Amino acid sequence: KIQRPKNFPPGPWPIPIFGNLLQLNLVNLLYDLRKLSERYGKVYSIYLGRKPAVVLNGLQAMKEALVTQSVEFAARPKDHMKAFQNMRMIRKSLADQVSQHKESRVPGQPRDLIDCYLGEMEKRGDAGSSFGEYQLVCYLLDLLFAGTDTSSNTLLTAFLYLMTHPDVQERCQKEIDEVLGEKEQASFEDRHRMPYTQAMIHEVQRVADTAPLSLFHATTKDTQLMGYDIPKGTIIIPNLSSVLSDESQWKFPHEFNPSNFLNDQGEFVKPEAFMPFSAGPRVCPGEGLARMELFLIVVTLLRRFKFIWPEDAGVPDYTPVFGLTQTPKPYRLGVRLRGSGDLGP
Ligand code: HEM
Repeated sequence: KIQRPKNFPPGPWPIPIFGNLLQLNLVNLLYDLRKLSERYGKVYSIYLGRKPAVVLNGLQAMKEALVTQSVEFAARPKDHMKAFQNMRMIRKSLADQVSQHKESRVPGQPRDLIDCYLGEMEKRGDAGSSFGEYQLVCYLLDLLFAGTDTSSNTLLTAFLYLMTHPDVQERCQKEIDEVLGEKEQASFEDRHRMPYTQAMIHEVQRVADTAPLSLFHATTKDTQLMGYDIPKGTIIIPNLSSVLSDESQWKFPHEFNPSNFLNDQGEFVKPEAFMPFSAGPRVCPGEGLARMELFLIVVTLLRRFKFIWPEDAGVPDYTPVFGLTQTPKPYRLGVRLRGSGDLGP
């Protein structure tokens, strides 16, 4: 029988061996987690098999744990480590890629990131350089796992909403045309003069809810949260999804509306509850890169193309497919070059 620690956050009663796993629908986990929060409060517990986990919901609990008590809540669960061990196999295949690139590359004519890095490595030589093959494989691993799915799923969400909200799309295009004028390419700095487009991209990230349960954390020592005792090593599940749609924090929590990020003067503002990258010292280290990618890709494409929901595509389904990262259901995308018949230049 599973013994709940004293003064541990409340939660559904666990059964031997399985804990609460059989009571949770893993296909629609966010719904079940929301229902449990309505019943047990913003901080509650579930058992993943025999392992106790504490689920954090809403802005207040999230801030208190991940920011105010960041040191106590900064570890990663041990099984998270197991996943890293499995990476060895993938690491080997990436190392093979690097070897193949070394054999086939033509200096001065890089085909991709690996070629560029190898070129730079050669240029710098060995003495005191932080460039190295092992380092390159580490970068590739990080980019592959953490940076690809997250950014591409967010972009898929962006175009789904832009196609089905032509008014929002046109307003962004108007702003982009005005700000960029004859300039050849957009730069990340241009965002400061594009409050509406900035608001749209942030709103996309809010509704995309790309990493709904963040990465699990674990407590580094016995600690307390909102009146409960939480022992060292407890798994912490930050339900970021609950913050991104927290009804007490957003003007329009359940609709796609860039006004969530605009004040009365039409200026861009970022509410505290915007935390798709999590918060505190363990916040996503790729946030800067991801924000740059999202801005440059969306602005560059919107400047040149109009995105159209195909007439025969029926009613759009915005419900994402749940997973470690969420993604929209597959959809068809109509694209037309912007020009004489359409808006803008
Ligand atoms: C829209 C895009 C992205 C979203 C929504 C996102 C979200 C997240 C979240 C929620 C976490 C967990 C933070 C925590 O534990 O509290 C995380 C971790 C991480 N992200 Fe991202 N991320 C994105 C893009 C990227 C990119 C582009 C990279 C790198 C190229 C990246 C690299 C990482 C890494 C390496 C970690 C783990 C860090 C650690 O273990 O402490 N992410 N990300």
